[in-house]
Amino acid sequence: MADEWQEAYEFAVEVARKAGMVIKQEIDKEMKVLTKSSTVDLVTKTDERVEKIIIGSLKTKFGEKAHKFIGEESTEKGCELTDAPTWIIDPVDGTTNFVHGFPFVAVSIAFAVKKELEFGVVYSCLEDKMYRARNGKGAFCNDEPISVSDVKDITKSIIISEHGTDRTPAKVEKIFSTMQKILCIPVHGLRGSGTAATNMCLVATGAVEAFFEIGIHCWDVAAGAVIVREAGGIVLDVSGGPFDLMSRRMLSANHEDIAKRIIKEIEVFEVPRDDGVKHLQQPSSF
Ligand SMILES: O=P(O)(O)O[C@H]1[C@H](O)[C@@H](O)[C@H](O)[C@H](O)[C@@H]1O
Ligand SMILES: [Mg+2]
Repeated sequence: MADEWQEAYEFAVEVARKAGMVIKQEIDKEMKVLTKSSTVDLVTKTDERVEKIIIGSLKTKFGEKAHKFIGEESTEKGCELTDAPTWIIDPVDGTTNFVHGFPFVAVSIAFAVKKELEFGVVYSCLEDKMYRARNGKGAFCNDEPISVSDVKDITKSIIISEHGTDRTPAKVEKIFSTMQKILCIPVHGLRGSGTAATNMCLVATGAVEAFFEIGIHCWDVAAGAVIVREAGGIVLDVSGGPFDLMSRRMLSANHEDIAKRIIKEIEVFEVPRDDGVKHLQQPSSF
C-alpha cells in the first residue's frame, strides 16, 4: 500500500491539538506537583491525564491491540521498540515550564514502524504552532513548509542545549564545561526553551543551527527527529555516529559542518539507555 500511514499521520495532528487544548486549560489552575527520577524532574496530574487522552484516542481509532505505545507517563519498565507499529508519546514536553508558566510546552507524538520513524507531530500549544513531518513528505509549521538554516560557519550560529534533570555535580560540571567551550568558539549565542521537542523544531525552522542534549528520553526527541530531517537537517549521536532513539543522546543540526564543530566540544557522560540495554558501544563517524 503506497500511503499506508497517512490516516494515522493526520489523526496524530488532530490528537495533538486536542491534547494541547487540555494543557492550555490547565496551565493557569492550581496544580499538585510531584517528582520522578530526581527532585527537579517534575510531573503533574495533567501529564498523566493528557497521556491517557492521547493513548485512549489512538486505541479507539486503531484498535486496542493493533499498535504498541511508549508513553512518558505509562512506560514503567523501560521502553521496548519492536517491529510493530509503535506510538512514542510525550504528553507534556516541558513539564517544568508548564508548572512555572514559562511559555514553551509541547505535545510530542511520533510513530515508528519496523523500528523506523515514519512521522512526527510536535504541537507547541502555548504558541499555537503545529509542527509535523512525514518521511519523504516534508516538514511544516501550521501548514507552511519549513527548512533549516543555511549557516555553515559556527561563529555565526545560535546553539541550543539543556541542563536536564540530573543534578549530579560531575554531570552538571560536564554540561557547563561543554557550554562554556561552545560559547567561547565563539557562537552568536546559546539558548534553551526547556523542551527538547520544541528545540528540535527551532532547528527545523532555521531559528537556531543546532540542539544537543545527553539525558533526554526517546519520547522527547522521536517526533522532532522526523521534523528536523524532513526540514533538511541531520540527527546524530553526540559522538557523530548514527542517532539511536534509545540511547538518550542526540544532536540535531542544520548541516554537517556545524555538527562536526560542536561534537569536538561535547564532554560525553554516561546515562542508562531507555531500553535498559547495557554497554552498547556508541559508534563515531566523524
Ligand atoms: O520531562 P519533560 O517531558 O518535560 O522533558 C524534558 C525536556 O524535553 C528536556 O529537554 C529537558 O532538559 C528536561 O530533561 C525535561 O525534563
Ligand atoms: Mg519530555
